[in-house]
Amino acid sequence: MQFYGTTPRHDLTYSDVFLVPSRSSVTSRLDVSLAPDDGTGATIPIISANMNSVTGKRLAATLARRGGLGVLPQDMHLQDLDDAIRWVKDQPVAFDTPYALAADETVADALRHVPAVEAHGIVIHDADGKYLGALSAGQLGSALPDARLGDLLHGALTALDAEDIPDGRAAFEVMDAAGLEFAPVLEHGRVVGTLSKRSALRSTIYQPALDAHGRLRVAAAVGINGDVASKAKALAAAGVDVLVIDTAHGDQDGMRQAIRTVKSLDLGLPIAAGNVVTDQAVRDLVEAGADILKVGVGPGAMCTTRMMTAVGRPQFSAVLETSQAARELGAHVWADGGVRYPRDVALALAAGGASVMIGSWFAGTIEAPGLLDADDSGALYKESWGMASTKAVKGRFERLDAYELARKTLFAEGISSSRIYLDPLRPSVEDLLDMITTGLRSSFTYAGARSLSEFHERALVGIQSAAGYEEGKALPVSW
Ligand SMILES: NC(=O)C1=CN([C@@H]2O[C@H](COP(=O)(O)OP(=O)(O)OC[C@H]3O[C@@H](n4cnc5c(N)ncnc54)[C@H](OP(=O)(O)O)[C@@H]3O)[C@@H](O)[C@H]2O)C=CC1
Ligand SMILES: Nc1nc2c(ncn2[C@@H]2O[C@H](COP(=O)(O)O)[C@@H](O)[C@H]2O)c(=O)[nH]1
Ligand SMILES: [K+]
Repeated sequence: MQFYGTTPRHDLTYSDVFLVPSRSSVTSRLDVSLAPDDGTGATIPIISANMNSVTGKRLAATLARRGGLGVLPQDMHLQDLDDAIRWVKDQPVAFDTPYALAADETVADALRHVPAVEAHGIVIHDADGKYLGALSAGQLGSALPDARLGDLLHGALTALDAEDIPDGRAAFEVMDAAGLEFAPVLEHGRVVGTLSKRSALRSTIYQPALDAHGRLRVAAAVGINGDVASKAKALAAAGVDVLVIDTAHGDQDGMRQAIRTVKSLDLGLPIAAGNVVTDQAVRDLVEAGADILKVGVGPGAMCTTRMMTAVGRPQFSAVLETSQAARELGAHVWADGGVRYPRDVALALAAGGASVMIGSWFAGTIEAPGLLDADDSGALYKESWGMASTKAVKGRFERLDAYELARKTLFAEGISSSRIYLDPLRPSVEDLLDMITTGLRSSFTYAGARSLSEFHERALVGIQSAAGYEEGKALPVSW
């Protein structure tokens, strides 16, 4: 990356900078590879944050199916983490994971999982788990909220046979011809997934992130306290693909020790560690054994660290400096936090990031953990909270005695409760991925880059005024 015009004397964040178009020989946005080179096996540079309100098993599986990577949070109990990793490994690669509900559940129950929008739906089973039928989310939207799902089965959808849809294009064409937006996929009468026309199309564009056994990849986080070695070994035994060692202040002795401990286990898994924002911290953590540095202190949407402590660093400069240091050492950077628009992802990659970690933006999606709620106007949202908030600290240390717990909660550096609204046009994390990756493909071609390494090399970054940033926004109404 090079600065256009002058090299700045102060730190910059994403809104301070823009990408300058360069001469390009890339003739199509589909000729671009977005694959990161950080050894994680991801095929798009998008990672979901290890936050309880962001990455659960369903979001992790959905992301991996499209080539990204979900990091399950360290606050989950070990048994739940083990279950979640094994569950992700069990999910279909070519089809979507069904929302399965029992026949005696109601329409209102189903609508807490899946909103009444096109391209989504549920499958219904009896008490023994036998498949009874499927309904589109649109059908749910027009039924009475207290109707039992089993009573709506007379209008159940046509199912697809897995044998009839050898690939995404065939599936799209079969569904298009049958006028289906959503359908269950059966194999010998058993549900093996669901499909929408949109997901059939996606499967022809994205490459899933798969392990050596052809199963979806997933990462998980550990903190720096407690028995780090046992936890890391247990996660590896469950089949985790990447280990993330995470604490607020990654540039501390406790972190270096935790990395050495995990490294010495020789689990054969990439180790990501953070969070840090300086080249010195990168050197120290790589020396301890980290392969990937998680970079960002204070940019997160749920994060109050900068206002509480004044500590942090504007994120664009943090990613730029740490990526340069990491590259010299053969390590990589994940740019973590502060991403609100596709442009921020492009700029994080231009600064040298191998991948970009997104938290709160993904919290407002169908696939994020937790059920959907509606506000007084009917707008749908999910609750989100920071991992250093009083709420998260209370959950993390629930087993401590009351005095120790009270001491820990004194140090909150995050928001305990916020509503993240679903974008009515993009309610699924996959809709957000489409938006981000199409933006990225276009950014790459504006820079004349066919790959992430070419983008790192060729990106030309200018510095803009607040008015320059404002000018870039679209105008929703006339002036
Ligand atoms: N990226 C960011 O800007 C930030 C992210 N977070 C996220 O919140 C989650 C919780 O992290 P964390 O609070 O580190 O909890 P952890 O449970 O991981 O423990 C932190 C450990 O580090 C010690 N420590 C020393 N200095 C600090 C410091 N300045 N801040 C926090 N701990 C310190 C703590 O000791 P003691 O309690 O005795 O001080 C404790 O032993 C993580 O997911 C983290 O990524 C949190 C803040 C900032
Ligand atoms: N200081 C805090 N940082 C937090 C907290 N919870 C999460 N985080 C960090 O934010 C990113 C995600 O950023 P986002 O802008 O995409 O939401 C996450 O990965 C953490 O590094 C918190 O309570 N305090
Ligand atoms: K912030």
